[in-house]
Amino acid sequence: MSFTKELRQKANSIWTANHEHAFVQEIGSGTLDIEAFKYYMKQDYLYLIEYARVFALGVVKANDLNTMATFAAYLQSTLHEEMSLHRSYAQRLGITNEELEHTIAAPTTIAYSSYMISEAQKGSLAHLIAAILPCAWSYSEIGKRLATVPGALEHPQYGEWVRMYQDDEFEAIADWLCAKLDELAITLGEAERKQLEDIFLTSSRFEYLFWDMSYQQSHWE
Ligand SMILES: Cc1ncc(C[n+]2csc(CCO)c2C)c(N)n1
Repeated sequence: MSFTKELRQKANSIWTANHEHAFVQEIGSGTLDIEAFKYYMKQDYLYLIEYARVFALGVVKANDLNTMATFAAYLQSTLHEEMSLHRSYAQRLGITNEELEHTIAAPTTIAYSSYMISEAQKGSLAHLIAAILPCAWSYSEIGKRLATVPGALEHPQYGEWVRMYQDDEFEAIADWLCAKLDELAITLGEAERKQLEDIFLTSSRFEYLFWDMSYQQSHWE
């Protein structure tokens, strides 16, 4: 079994909890409270700004030109495609660009994005990928599953979100990150593989906390 398939298996109970989380389920059924969705969009926008920085660090840590170019392309697509969905949603939901960029980050948003950046800075390219892989991979899985829920793709409020994450383009990003991590893991010993597993599990848990924070619309006070 490939290293990333092993990681997926070890994280299975966390990923199942993510699939079953009320926020995800209610995007699928179209019943999610719009205020929770607005909160999520604003926090996610802040998260994506930091995620984009990790792709930039991927350019710095890459060992060959192809890898550099791929991270650069993903940096570009995060800033201009994924984040433009957030901007267009926000506009429709009555959130201004100003408000999007000046939202106060909630504790989980800060913790998760700081964690990714810290692992990416401290570690090798493999550590960096282990930290961001659950984000790309779990959203692709969630998008594909929600796309099979009757009516989810056409829902006037949440359909655009489901259509975006079920797109093969996101699956391709997750697949590329998996292939890269599998390639890097071949030369690593047990201790380093265990570090990568811990990072992958931690980011998977942060994904859960992000859904939960959004469902509860958590604030500092
Ligand atoms: C909390 C949180 N986790 C994951 C994603 C999804 N995501 C983030 S970057 C990326 C790949 C390149 O755009 C994907 C799929 C999100 N939006 N918010």
